Parts: sequence; structure tokens; C-alpha cells
Amino acid sequence: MITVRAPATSANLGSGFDVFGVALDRPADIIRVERAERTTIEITGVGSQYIPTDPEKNTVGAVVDALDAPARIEIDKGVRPASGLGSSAASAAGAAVALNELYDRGLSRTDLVPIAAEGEAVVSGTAHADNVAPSILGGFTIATADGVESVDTEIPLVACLPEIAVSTRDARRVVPETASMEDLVETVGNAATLSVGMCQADPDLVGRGMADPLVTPARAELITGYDAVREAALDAGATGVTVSGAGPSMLAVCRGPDRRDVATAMLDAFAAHDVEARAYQTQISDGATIL
Ligand SMILES: Nc1ncnc2c1ncn2[C@@H]1O[C@H](COP(=O)(O)OP(=O)(O)O)[C@@H](O)[C@H]1O
Ligand SMILES: N[C@@H](CCOP(=O)(O)O)C(=O)O
Repeated sequence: MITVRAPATSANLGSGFDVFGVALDRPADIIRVERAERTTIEITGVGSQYIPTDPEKNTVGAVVDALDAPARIEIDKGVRPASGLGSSAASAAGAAVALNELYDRGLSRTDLVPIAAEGEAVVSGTAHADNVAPSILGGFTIATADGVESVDTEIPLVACLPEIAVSTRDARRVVPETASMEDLVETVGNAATLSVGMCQADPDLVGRGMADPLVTPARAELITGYDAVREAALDAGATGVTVSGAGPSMLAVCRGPDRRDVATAMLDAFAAHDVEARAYQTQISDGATIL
């Protein structure tokens, strides 16, 4: 049996829609695989009752097919589904790493990214790699049609998950189909600033570079209390705040000493809007680990 811990991730980071992602040091899914004639999936953990065990509908099923690696698969969910923290991706990434090992396929971590992304197509309709890339490779990742780059870096983060359901499929429907040249220029500048900030492990630059006039405003409307939570986090010292992935989680970048205050401020602001939430005081981390 092979066991893999695959971390949650936060995709987009505002200015990098469908391209940027970071691995979080918690929460994580645990995936266990052993060879079998026929693929079966058992799921335990947070939100497991909402996740299909049919391999045709679970993200890990697409990975099994791509690697031609039938298995008995156990998924212990640490990442709540429909969270904006790459829940579906964590399972797909963990399965890709585990099945590659179990069947001795010899693929590199980079080779596994497009394979795991096939799982994302099952649930969101698009094989976007911005969650599976950091869950497999760790660090800050840039996933494009031409491949994936990753940068090891250290940035303190707060990921705040409210008890609101937003599916990635639904949140993709509100993304505008066109953009003005002015907004594109602003976004390119912000994305470049963010990338430099990641390379320099500079929370100020990363926070500044997360600003996004294109996708985030439409998605923020799906999150009760978004503006108040964002303001509260900034007042408590966050250097930038945005929607994590497709939401409903919100991601705040901060300096290490401010992380606790930022987490408390975000929870209090959600509570003021009668929304229960939990905050992960976290940081950019390694990718999937074979235990
Ligand atoms: N292994 C899996 N883990 C989590 N969700 C899964 C998995 N397989 C299929 N799903 C489905 O994917 C959807 C959650 O994915 P998504 O909307 O992208 O949220 P998240 O942002 O948490 O990844 C749910 O409908 C869930 O049932
Ligand atoms: N780029 C995708 C990312 C979805 O992330 P998730 O964690 O919400 O699955 C998008 O924005 O749709």
C-alpha cells in the first residue's frame, strides 16, 4: 500500500486566474492506494458525504484512467469540498503521486500535473492545473498551456473558510468573457509584481500584486461579507486579500507576526455577518509527500 499526503492549495491569487497557485501547509488529504482488479473508492473525513465514490464522478477516477492503474483507493478528506482550497485537486494530486509510485510508472512530478488536471475537468468542466500543480510540486506555481514553473518560497498566509457553499463550476459561470485593455494592463502589472514578490519572499509585493479588476469582483459577490472581511484583514495588517480559488474561502497574505490578528479579524467580520467560518493560519508549503 502507498500512502500520500496531498496539501490544500489556493489558486489564482487574484491577478493569476487559472495560472497561479500555492501549496498550503494545512489542511491536506490523505490518499491510500493498493493494486486491485477493479477501481473502488472509499471516502472518510470532512464533507465525505458530499463526494461521489463512483470513479466516473470522482477526480481520482480520471487519474486512474490516465495512468491505467486500477486500485482500491481510500481518501481521508482534510480539505472540505467546494471550499476554494483545492479539495477536488488535492485528491487528484495525491492519487497521481500514489498511483505513479504503486505501478512504478516512472513519471516525474511535472509529468503528473496534466494527468491530475484531468480530474479537475470531471468536476469543473475545465482541466485547470492551477490547484493540482502546487499540490504536486509545492511552493508557488505558474501553470500555463506550455508547462509549469514552481518557486520555493516562504510567505505567511491566512485561509479563511466560511460555511457557505460555492462550487467551482458555478463560480466559473460568473467570470466575464471579455476584458478591457486597461484592466488587462493593470492585471499584467499586478501578476508580474506578485511573481517578483514570491521570488523575493516579500509579503508586501505579493499582497500588492494580488489586486485584480477582472475576475475577483464578480466572485466576491458570491461570498457574504466579503468586503467587510477584506477590510478587517487589511486593518489587522494583511498586505493583500482576495478570493481563494473560486471561493468561498478568502486568502490573506501577511507578515508572520500579524497572522494571528489577521485570522481573528477575518473570523470576527464573518461572524458579524452571521457566517460561521474557520481560519487556517498557514504558509506556503511543500507538495504531496509519500508517507
Ligand atoms: N476527491 C474529491 N474530493 C473533493 N471533491 C470531489 C472529489 N471528487 C469529486 N468531487 C466533487 O467536486 C466538487 C468540489 O470541487 P470544487 O467545486 O472544485 O471545490 P474545491 O474548491 O474545494 O476543489 C464537489 O461537487 C465534489 O463532490
Ligand atoms: N482557477 C480556478 C481555481 C478553482 O479553485 P478551487 O479551489 O475553487 O477549486 C477557478 O478560479 O475557477
